[in-house]
Amino acid sequence: MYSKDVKRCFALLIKIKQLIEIERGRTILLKLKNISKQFAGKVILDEINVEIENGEIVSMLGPSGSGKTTLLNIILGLTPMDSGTIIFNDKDISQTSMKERGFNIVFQDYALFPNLNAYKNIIYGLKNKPKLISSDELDSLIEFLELKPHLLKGIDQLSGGQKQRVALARTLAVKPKILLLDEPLSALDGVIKETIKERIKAITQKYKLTTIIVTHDPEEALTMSDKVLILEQGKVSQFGTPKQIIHQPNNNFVEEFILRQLKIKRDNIYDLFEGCHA
Ligand SMILES: Nc1ncnc2c1ncn2[C@@H]1O[C@H](COP(=O)(O)OP(=O)(O)OP(=O)(O)O)[C@@H](O)[C@H]1O
Repeated sequence: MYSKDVKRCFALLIKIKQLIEIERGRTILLKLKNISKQFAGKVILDEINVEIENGEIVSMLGPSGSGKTTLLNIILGLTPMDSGTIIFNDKDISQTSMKERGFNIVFQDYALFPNLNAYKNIIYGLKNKPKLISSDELDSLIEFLELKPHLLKGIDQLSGGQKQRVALARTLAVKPKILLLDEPLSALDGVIKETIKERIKAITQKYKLTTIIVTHDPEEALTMSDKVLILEQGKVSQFGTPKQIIHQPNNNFVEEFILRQLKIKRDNIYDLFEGCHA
């Protein structure tokens, strides 16, 4: 009798917690459960467990070969996993095809069609579903990404930042359920990099779009994201907010790989600054 009451009490508390989270707009959109993957007998991903909330920007961060792109491709539905479950909106999509998942990716090299101009690239995905986005929405997207003056240009007439924005517009035009970005800033530098960073943050807010970004740059991950997933040799080393990662690194790897890189960057800048005054 007593244990039944305790169970009921717990169930009620869980329900209340869920209701509070829904009220705060915090609902889990994507759950990765025990995801594992091997290539040619080598473990690439080992029991990955992560929960991503609706509207969050999550960066996957780790050194080369740690499994970031493989995990992104598994979420996209491009690479099959060996074991594990993917839950999207409370539905098991582990066996759902890439097309039916409705996620969309901007590849590192943007993968734009060189024979089409910027505008034709942007509307490419709408060929078979023109009603997906109204012309007003499309105009507003083009306006928001400041692409109006570039619409008739060929891809080879665009700068790196403009190509990046065309690739983002093409992906956003088909209204993805989740936006996946593979190293979105790696081909950019300086001011353009900062502008695109701000733009990606603004897009996710404007379109309330859950976004997963692959990067190997700690600064990028910590300044762009709500949460950072740190991978080390196919295992989750830490998953938390940038604040948690900076103030409470889980282990030596996080401390050494992430924080040390940031310290070196900072020291380099300070050295340069002091050098200027010498
Ligand atoms: N199709 C494949 N066949 C065999 N091995 C693969 C395949 N794809 C990836 N790998 C291997 O899996 C490991 C993880 O690769 P992955 O691309 O996921 O790492 P990453 O963290 O994204 O690295 P990077 O930052 O260099 O892109 C690497 O050792 C890679 O060689």
